[in-house]
Order: sequence, then C-alpha cells, then structure tokens
Amino acid sequence: MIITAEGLKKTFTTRSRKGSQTVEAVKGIDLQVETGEIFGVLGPNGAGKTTTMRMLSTLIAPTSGTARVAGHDLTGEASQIRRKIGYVSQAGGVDDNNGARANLMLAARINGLGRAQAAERVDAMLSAFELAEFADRPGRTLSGGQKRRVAIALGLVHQPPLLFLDEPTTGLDPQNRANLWDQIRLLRSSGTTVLLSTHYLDEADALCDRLAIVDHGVIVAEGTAAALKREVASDVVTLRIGSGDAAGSARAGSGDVADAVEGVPAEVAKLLEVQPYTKEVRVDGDVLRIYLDDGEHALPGLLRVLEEAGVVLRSIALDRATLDDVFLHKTGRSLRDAG
Ligand SMILES: Nc1ncnc2c1ncn2[C@@H]1O[C@H](COP(=O)(O)OP(=O)(O)OP(=O)(O)O)[C@@H](O)[C@H]1O
Repeated sequence: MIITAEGLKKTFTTRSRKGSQTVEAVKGIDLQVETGEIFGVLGPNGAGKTTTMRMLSTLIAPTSGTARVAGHDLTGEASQIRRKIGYVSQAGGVDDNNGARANLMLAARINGLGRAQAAERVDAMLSAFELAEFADRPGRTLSGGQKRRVAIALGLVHQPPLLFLDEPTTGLDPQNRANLWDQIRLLRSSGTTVLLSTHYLDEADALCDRLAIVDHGVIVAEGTAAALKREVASDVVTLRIGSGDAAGSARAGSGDVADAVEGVPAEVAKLLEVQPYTKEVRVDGDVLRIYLDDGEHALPGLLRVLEEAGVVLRSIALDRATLDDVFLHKTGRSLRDAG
C-alpha cells in the first residue's frame, strides 16, 4: 500500500465579524491505495475531496487521524513524503509569464535536481506531454488543455512514485479529456500511482482501477466501479408514467387493479417491488427506476404487470446501472444534482 489512512478528519474554523463558524470538511476517512493503481475520489462539490488530497499530500494538517504515505508517517515525516509525491491542484500552478520549459526547470531545481539532471528531465517531460512545440511560449498564451498538461508535467518532473491530481480534467473539452486520460494511463504503466479526485462519473468509471465515493466528508462506498455497480444491480429500467385523467383515458387495460394503481407512482412502485426480479425501486416524481439483474429477460414480464394494472407509460428505457445509481443508492440523491 502506498497510502493507508485511518480516521482522517479536518475541521475548519473561520472567524468573521459575525462570529466563528466551524466546517467539518472531512469527518473520518479510512483509505488504502495500492502501489501502481489509479485511485479515484469521486464526489459532488464540497464533499471533501480537495481537503482529503491536501491532507494526504501534507499541504494541511489533519485535525485528527493517522496516515502513512509513500512509506512515511503523515504527521512526523512530512518532508520525506513531499520528496516522494507530486501534487497538481485545480488551479494548476503554471506561471503565466513563463513558458513550459522555464516552469519545469524551476520545479525541477526546487525539487533538488542538479542543473544537468534537471535539463534532462525537462526535455523528457516536454516530449512525454507533447509540449515541445510551444515550450517557450508564456503560459498565458496556452490553451486550457495545453496548460493542464504543463501543470501535470510540473507535478512529475522529479519522478515521484505517487501523484495527486485534483480534478485534472475539469473544464477541458472531450478531446483534451480523452488525451489526458491516456496520459494518466501511461503514468500507471510506467509504475506511478495516481490518486485523483473528480466529480465526473464517466471519468471515475473509465479511468480508475478503484474508487471511493465521498459525500459530506465521509466515504459512502469503495471498490472497483464494476463491483460497486454490481452491488446495486446490473440493470435499471426507467419508467415515466402517466397520471390522472391522461392515464385513465390512454391506458391499455382497465379493471379493479388498474383503478387502484393507475398513474400513482407510489402505488406502481409497490406493485413492482414485489416482483421476483426487482432488487429496488426508486420514485422521483413521475419517474420510477427499477433496479434488477438481467433486465432484458425481466422486461417482458415487467411490461405485462404494468399493462395488467392499466399503467400508462410515457417512456421506458433499459440501461446498465451507473456510478450515479451507486451514489443514489447510498445517499438518496443523484450525483448530478448534488453539490
Ligand atoms: N480553508 C477552508 N476554510 C473553511 N472551509 C473550507 C476550507 N477549505 C474547504 N472548506 C469547506 O470544506 C468543505 C469541503 O471542501 P473541499 O474543497 O474539500 O470539497 P471538494 O469535494 O473538493 O469540492 P470541489 O469539487 O468543489 O472542489 C466545503 O464545505 C468547503 O467550503
């Protein structure tokens, strides 16, 4: 394990004229990151991702809890840890008045590399991150994607075995995001461990070997994306149902059962909850999400139940469960709406 953390907590106290305010940003996090993996911390805005990363990278001291990072104790051996990690913040830390080469040279020298070794590493970084073409152009003239690549190169110039990336692809267009994902995967294949935070579901799913989902300062789920999703269900059927008169006039079937459940989401949910294939049903307004395994086989039976009950469908979709379904299952909210 390159990171083990137990009970990490951080409480901020801010003082203003109105008095002091306390924010429990991280409320007790246990974490194990294996050497050589890409580990994701996924959560909505304000969940405590940055605070967790800043504690583990020694930028701020935890209020309580313990951790070992890259073989050293977080509280007693911070300077040894700093030599073994790279940290790329959301802001990036690229000096806008200097080019990539000068930025990298400064970072290499600050990290203790001699002049010749620094020059060698700078060249390697310029080439690895495809920065050579504009290596001497001031940072302010670079595109968002180019600048993000310089920022990540800055975190890697001293060849740390562990790299922290705080929301590395926020604000990038899809092509730049995909390029950066490739570069992060290359880092893994060269043996670097990456701990990254993100609020993008697809990023956590596609890029991370394992992840921790955080909400309100605690980990609500942890594991591989596949295992986390499997825990909820493999498939989800999303129904939008009609209601009231619209349901009554348009429904296919009718009868006593239909009169009882027509268009009332909670009643329809009760009906579906007792079906043998159903794992869980969630109601959000007139939308029902039915979690089940093997949706393709269950779907005809599910439609039959709805028809017999006279339920009018406005739409129906069968999808694979996503990490958002995991978040919903654990917190009762969608990650898309949270934060
Ligand atoms: N220095 C600070 N002083 C006071 N409160 C803070 C400080 N840093 C963070 N917080 C608060 O702690 C909570 C967690 O913030 P944090 O930045 O760790 O969240 P995050 O998950 O990284 O969010 P984002 O995705 O928006 O960056 C928030 O409520 C934030 O306002």
